[in-house]
Amino acid sequence: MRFEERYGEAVTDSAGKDDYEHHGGFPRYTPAEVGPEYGRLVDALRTLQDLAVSTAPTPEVIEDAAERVEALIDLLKPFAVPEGEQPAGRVLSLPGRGSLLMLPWTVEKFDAEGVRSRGMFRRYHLGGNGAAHGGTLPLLFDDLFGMIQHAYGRPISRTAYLHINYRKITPLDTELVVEGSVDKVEGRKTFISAVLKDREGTVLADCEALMVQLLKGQP
Ligand SMILES: CCCCCCCC/C=C\CCCCCCCC(=O)SCCNC(=O)CCNC(=O)[C@H](O)C(C)(C)COP(=O)(O)OP(=O)(O)OC[C@H]1O[C@@H](n2cnc3c(N)ncnc32)[C@H](O)[C@@H]1OP(=O)(O)O
Repeated sequence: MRFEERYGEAVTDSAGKDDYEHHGGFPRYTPAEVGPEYGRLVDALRTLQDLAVSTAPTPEVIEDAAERVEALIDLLKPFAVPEGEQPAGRVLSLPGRGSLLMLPWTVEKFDAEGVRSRGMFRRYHLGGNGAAHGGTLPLLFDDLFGMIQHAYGRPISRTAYLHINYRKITPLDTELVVEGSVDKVEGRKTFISAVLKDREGTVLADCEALMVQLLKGQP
């Protein structure tokens, strides 16, 4: 089943019928319906992020850019909404579900057997000497693990620990694939692992984590 069908169905169907209290104090997340202009905006903002960390403009251009960004802030500010109501993070068809925080990766497999996602680290994610920043890999894995436990049918859980082995340098601007699955479930505990590889199948990093099901009312 396609990610959007499975994911959307899982989230919306259970959201209506479930006693959501046993998902802790989490808001109810539903997929967002947006037009193509939303993907266009997120894509442009990602490119802006890349440029913000990779350009050295003249003072005049910096001033001009600051004014334009401030104008954009003024434009968007009146539309602030509470958590769960913004499209960001809830547009299943967009890279990173349309959230600028998430890596711009696209899910291509999403079921109880596991989740696989494909994408690139970009200039925005640079650590040093052409490699992805080490802190961006836990973000990739942690978000993947949230999806894995959800696809497996586990209730809302939080990461108790996440262990990464950095095996090789993770390059920028290179298509990579990450895939993981649930290893075992013990009561509230879900143990999950995943591997990040390049197109040749070389392992760049592997990761295992414990996610603990939230108790009633737990944040
Ligand atoms: C349509 C739109 C789509 C929407 C999007 C959907 C996405 C996918 C689906 C869903 C979305 C939501 C998904 C969220 C995912 C977020 C993931 C994160 O990054 S969360 C942030 C980082 N993590 C924290 O901030 C946790 C902070 N820590 C805690 O809150 C607690 O420590 C917690 C809940 C993890 C455990 O605390 P306790 O008091 O409830 O439970 P205790 O008794 O300590 O532990 C339970 C068992 O786990 C073991 N345990 C706990 N921590 C451990 C550790 N660090 N190492 C080993 N064992 C540990 C314990 O030993 C115990 O095991 P024994 O039952 O005795 O066998």
